[in-house]
Amino acid sequence: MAESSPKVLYLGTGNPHKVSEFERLAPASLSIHPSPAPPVPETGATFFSNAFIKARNAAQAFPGPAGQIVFADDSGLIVPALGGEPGVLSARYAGENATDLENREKLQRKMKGLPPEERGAFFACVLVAVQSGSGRLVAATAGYVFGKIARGPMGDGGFGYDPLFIPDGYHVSFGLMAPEEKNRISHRAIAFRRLVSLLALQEEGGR
Ligand SMILES: O=c1nc[nH]c2c1ncn2[C@H]1C[C@H](O)[C@@H](COP(=O)(O)OP(=O)(O)OP(=O)(O)O)O1
Ligand SMILES: [Mg+2]
Repeated sequence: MAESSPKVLYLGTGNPHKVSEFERLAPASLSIHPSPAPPVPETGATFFSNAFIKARNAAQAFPGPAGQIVFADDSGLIVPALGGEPGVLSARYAGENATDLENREKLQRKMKGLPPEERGAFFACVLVAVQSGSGRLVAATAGYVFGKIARGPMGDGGFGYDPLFIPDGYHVSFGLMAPEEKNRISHRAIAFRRLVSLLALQEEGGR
């Protein structure tokens, strides 16, 4: 059997933190190439829809040969006690161009005084992979991590809501964890491992 050449996955995102998480998650045989694409309005009602929009957008802007795999991530935090907020609007919770800090402060305001049993939350990550050029759907996966919202920020590592999220089984937030520790259990890590195995399976099965 011929040696397989290193595989490349192109990633359409404007978030450098996501890029570095995927780079650390990727097995040695796989390299992640951030694919510069102009930002696209995330108008979908679901994580899947927005991930598909972003992946297709990056696929259209793709400069290389057709038939490469381009993927995108749409993710967010869900708080059941807030009716699912901030949900798909996580990045825009405090307004269209809100910073991570403004979004975290809004979440803290909304959760002020809530008892422990109402502080449960989970992160969701949906990854959609498409073909470059055509934008045809190739694969989609999801990952979740369950935990709770801290009463105040803990640490300043990571991005987004990391300083406020304490995963189940831990006493520290994602904001206090080393990147490889977060990568062992995160929603993004789970979704990405599933994507990698799904793509590998598809390769063996056909073509
Ligand atoms: O691991 C995470 N740790 C902390 N916060 C997180 C995480 N994963 C998603 N989040 C939050 C950040 C942002 O408020 C929203 C993602 O929004 P989302 O549109 O998917 O990403 P983004 O705008 O930063 O980059 P892009 O759309 O270009 O991929 O959820
Ligand atoms: Mg976004």
